[in-house]
Amino acid sequence: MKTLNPVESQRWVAGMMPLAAVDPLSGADSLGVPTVYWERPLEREAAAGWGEAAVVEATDSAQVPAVMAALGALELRWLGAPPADMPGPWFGGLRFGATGLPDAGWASHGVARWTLPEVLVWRTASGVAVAAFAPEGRGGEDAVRSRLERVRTRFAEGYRHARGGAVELSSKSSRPEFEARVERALEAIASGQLQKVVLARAVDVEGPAAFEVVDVLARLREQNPRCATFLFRVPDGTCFLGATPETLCRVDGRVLETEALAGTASPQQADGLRGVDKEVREHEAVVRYILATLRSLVSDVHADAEPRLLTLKNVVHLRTGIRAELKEGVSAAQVVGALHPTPAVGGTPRERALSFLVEHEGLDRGWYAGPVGWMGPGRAHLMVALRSARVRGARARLFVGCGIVAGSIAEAEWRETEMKSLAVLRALGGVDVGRQ
Ligand SMILES: C=C(O[C@@H]1C=C(C(=O)O)C=C[C@H]1O)C(=O)O
Repeated sequence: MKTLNPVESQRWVAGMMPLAAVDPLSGADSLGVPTVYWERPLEREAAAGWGEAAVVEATDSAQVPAVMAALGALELRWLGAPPADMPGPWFGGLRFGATGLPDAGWASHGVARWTLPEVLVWRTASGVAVAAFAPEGRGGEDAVRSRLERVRTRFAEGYRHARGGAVELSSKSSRPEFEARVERALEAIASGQLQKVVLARAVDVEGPAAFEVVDVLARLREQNPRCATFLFRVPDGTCFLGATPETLCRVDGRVLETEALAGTASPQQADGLRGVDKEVREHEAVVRYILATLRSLVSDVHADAEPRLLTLKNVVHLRTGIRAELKEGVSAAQVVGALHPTPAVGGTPRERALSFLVEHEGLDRGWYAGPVGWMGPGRAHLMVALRSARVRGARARLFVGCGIVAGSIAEAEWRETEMKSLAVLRALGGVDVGRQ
């Protein structure tokens, strides 16, 4: 495990103040592209962080539990009363898992990477607030005050709409290769080795000039109000961003919320979705897994009796909401460790499906389909990083996947991943997506 900007025993001083602003993203005009961004428009939850007061990284997967535990050990001394509704203050995520084909483009995001920003601006119940963080010790309080002041005097007051017109994107992805992988998965299912496996593919996109990340975020949140729009930018400029509909877990004290999100149709076919046997089986595999996995961690659990439809701009999903009470002492980090990866992004049986992916998917998912979000004392929200892309300069690598079960048809699965790619493609600015 690596802690950047380490301080003796991880002690921090923090301060906060209200800000005359309506939109955390509007700070990008004076402070530049945020280091981290998080917004769930329908919940009126939004947060943007700039700078890195501290970063905790895992360089191999064995370190992930220690990293997650380190986040919980953060000691913050507030100058004045602590805010009640601040998300974070740690923002970050984890890789999906092992890969058979490492991609150097993911190196700087690491196996796990969590950032305590120098300044965090978030939407409160009554407006917008800013917090600043600095290491405890000589000059710490002054650093907090001057960071708050710098933000207060420079923060734009309006709403940050997306700017710029459509740009032409070129994109590349191999359909025959993906369909051959689906056939291979169907063979493994027919032989009884697997019941379900979620296969993903990459779409490589290039724009005419470097992508304007703030405009991409502005479009993602405007076009996907039911999703969480997120950004995690590392110092070499590589960004991982997207707008995902799937919560892995939200923890507030002992209250846990999670969901099964699996089974997909186009908006035109939404009405029949609950009657499509293949989609229902795909969905039920996820519900069963979550309930079985939570059993040892919760004292009381309640799942919706029937899946409902979650209607997004380009696709409709089956969703079963699950709420539970955590047993005394169970942390959000333990819940993440137990649940991820669910069969919504891995498969069943879990270990065999994951080995199948390492061997046959031919892709380094990196942070795609991994847990991303925020963690703080007693509270956390982790989403599954779907409908996402790694963006650097004028190039982006999008990731899309779909669940394969007995009865899946390769061509239909290809179309499903095409629909899923639209959320990010549109946000990157492409209306005419020229295929190569
Ligand atoms: C894997 C993805 O989505 C997942 C797979 C789904 C499915 O196969 O029906 C639906 C929602 C997600 O759980 C993706 O968007 O890349």
